[in-house]
Amino acid sequence: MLESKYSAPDLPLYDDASVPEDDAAWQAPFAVRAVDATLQLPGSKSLTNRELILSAVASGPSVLRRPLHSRDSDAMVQALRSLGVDVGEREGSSPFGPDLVVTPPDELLGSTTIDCDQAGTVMRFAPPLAALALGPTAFDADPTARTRPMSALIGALRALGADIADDGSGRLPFTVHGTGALRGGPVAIDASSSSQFVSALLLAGARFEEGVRVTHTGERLPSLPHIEMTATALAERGVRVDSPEPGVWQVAHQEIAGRDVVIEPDLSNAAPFLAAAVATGGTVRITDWPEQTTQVGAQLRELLPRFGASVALADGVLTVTGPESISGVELDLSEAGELAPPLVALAALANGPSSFRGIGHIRHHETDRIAALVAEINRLGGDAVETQDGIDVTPAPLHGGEWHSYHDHRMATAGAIIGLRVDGVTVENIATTSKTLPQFTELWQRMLEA
Ligand SMILES: O=C(O)C1=C[C@@H](OP(=O)(O)O)[C@@H](O)[C@H](O)C1
Ligand SMILES: C=C(OP(=O)(O)O)C(=O)O
Repeated sequence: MLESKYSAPDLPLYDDASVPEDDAAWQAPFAVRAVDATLQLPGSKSLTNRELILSAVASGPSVLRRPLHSRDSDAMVQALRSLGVDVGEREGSSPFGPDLVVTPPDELLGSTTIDCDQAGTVMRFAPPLAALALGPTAFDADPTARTRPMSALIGALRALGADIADDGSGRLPFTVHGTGALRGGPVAIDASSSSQFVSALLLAGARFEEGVRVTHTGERLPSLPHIEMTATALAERGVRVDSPEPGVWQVAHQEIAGRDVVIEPDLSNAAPFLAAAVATGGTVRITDWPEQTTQVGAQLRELLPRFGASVALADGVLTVTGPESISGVELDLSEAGELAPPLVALAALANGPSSFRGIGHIRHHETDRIAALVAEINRLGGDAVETQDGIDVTPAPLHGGEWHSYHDHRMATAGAIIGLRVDGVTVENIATTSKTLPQFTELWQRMLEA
């Protein structure tokens, strides 16, 4: 085990040096037997970054216990610090890194730059805060993330009174010229390419002078559970989000309370490990699985049985046991697009055809995940085809080869799942998993050696 900047013995912690260099292909371990492992996982990306944003605009200090420490959460911490928010660390009970203590400033300050890295939650959730800050904030991102859609949010913030200078491309980079306050009020937004636009406006909306009333105008709205997560996170800080009709949400101008919150483990990052149980006919148990949660990963309890797995939750441990042979599935993942890569990987190992629908928006994730999954499955001899809003997979014998990750953490872990059953799979740039799960390779190895 390598020393980490968050030094704690025996457990894998976040350290850029703990994963292979970008150009070193990673030999995906082939499972010589069924896995049988119990794993603890780091905190949820979506919950950590929401609680960080809310803590930054709260009326008092907050404590985040057992938060995620990864590139996505580091980018959020850095973004908040550059706006004048005090984010300190203190020893907590997570083996994956310290707790965070967040003290909001009297006034958010701009005259700074924010590097969103690859984090959708930073590039969408931080600009409304920059509009509330005094002075200009220049936003940019990793080159791989500059293509992600931003125009709907830029347009909505302008309609709410923000002054934003951009090149008209509807992408990063751009500069938010904050004046220390934002008018707010009613706004229409097409969030069909990302639910994060709606969450972004709601998270900061209570701090707008007139609050905010968001009306979604697009035909479809993906990832609805993530908007519900936003509403619940606000409710837990005393802010009510009303939804008078589907596609409309409003938040009145009011204070947001500071909070002491325990961050749940990342259930979407549990997916590859649980998929390993399904792929190998083994058993994987994830500890600290919440009974009640707003995380979309909770849907794995209903989704994995569709592949033939059995799933049980008892005493805070989720246990998944795989079938002898994986069934093909027909799934609409419009609510849970984040889970598509591991589930499509399982479909490539199934005994019957599969069809995934409702996931056109995942073309705008870290990469075009529909194109990427189809290309990589077919590269290994599989039979996957793109549809307008999904993927069809027909069983075909797979062979070894290089699985490309497209700078996408979930593409990398999807390659690892296939490598369990297909000898000779290497995954390019496994280090990209540090976006949300820097300990991926260590935990994967630990699962196989248990
Ligand atoms: O709000 C969030 O934390 C997220 C919302 C979803 O985004 P999209 O609505 O763009 O799919 C999800 O896929 C992403 O991983 C996290
Ligand atoms: C889409 C994802 O990330 P982001 O928060 O960057 O949108 C994801 O983690 O699957």
